[in-house]
Amino acid sequence: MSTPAAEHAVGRAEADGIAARARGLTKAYGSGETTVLALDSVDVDIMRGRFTAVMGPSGSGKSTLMHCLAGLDTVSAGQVWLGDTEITGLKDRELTRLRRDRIGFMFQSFNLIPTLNAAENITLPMDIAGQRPDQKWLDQVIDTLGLRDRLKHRPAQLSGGQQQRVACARALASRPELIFADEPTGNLDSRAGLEVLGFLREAVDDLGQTVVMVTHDPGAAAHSDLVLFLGDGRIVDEMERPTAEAVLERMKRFDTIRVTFDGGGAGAGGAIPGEGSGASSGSGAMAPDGGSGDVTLDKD
Ligand SMILES: Nc1ncnc2c1ncn2[C@@H]1O[C@H](COP(=O)(O)OP(=O)(O)OP(=O)(O)O)[C@@H](O)[C@H]1O
Repeated sequence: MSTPAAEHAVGRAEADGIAARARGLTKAYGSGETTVLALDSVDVDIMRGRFTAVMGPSGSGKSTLMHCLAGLDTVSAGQVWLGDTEITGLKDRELTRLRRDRIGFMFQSFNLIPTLNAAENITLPMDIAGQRPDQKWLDQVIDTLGLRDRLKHRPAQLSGGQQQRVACARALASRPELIFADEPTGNLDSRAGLEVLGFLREAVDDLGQTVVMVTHDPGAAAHSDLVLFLGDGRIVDEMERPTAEAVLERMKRFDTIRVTFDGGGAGAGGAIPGEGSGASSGSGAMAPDGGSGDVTLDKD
């Protein structure tokens, strides 16, 4: 099920400007008649220093894409690179180390440790990995996120928005090449949600980070540079410099297609009639799930 691009690609991707890349990325769950094709030959490039949002109907493969790009899940076919390292085929131990060193995760459930204060939560993944934080960078992150006067507070003493900021700081602390954010505003009221989106935007604009965010919210997607639209396991569209209105309009087309053709769900398995082939010329990708603390706390 791989594409010609996947067949021709060898070991290393041209890393220049590209934080993550997939070619012919295919993921099937189950076997026989119960097989679900969650991703169907996806080609995608996530550009460095950009904020990419991933949208699509429920079941379109957003989480699966994120997990495969982040090396949290195996692929059925195709190749994935983080920078110039092909991660498909890496052994678990190598993958764990690579994730720990090069990726930051932000999940809807913040995964903060209740007994640790904010400062300790922020540096925990690095502490576990035996890495010393770059204090100058850490200070910059803490100040950018407005957490300076909250560092001694435990999660229960922080508001939801502040907790999410701590989770954001934790994802940024090791200066990862790539940050995956899964519905990072999902549990927040609109003001706190806007704050977090603003911080992710600043992480890209002011700190030069690369962010990929899965969201269902057109307003959140409007904070990105590029929106990738997934439909039935394929990238069917993309939008540069999105506005909430334009994203909403595009999302409505998924509903129209579903009603017109079968009235059913958008579960993976078939292509959306009249939509693209799944080959994206643009950047980025990935998706959600509830992610668990072990992701953040990867040990070698
Ligand atoms: N572990 C699994 N076993 C079997 N099928 C799965 C598994 N994980 C996902 N799927 C299926 O793969 C397809 C894509 O799922 P995925 O979670 O990636 O979609 P999504 O776009 O993130 O959905 P949502 O917006 O609802 O979170 C769905 O049809 C889903 O049912």
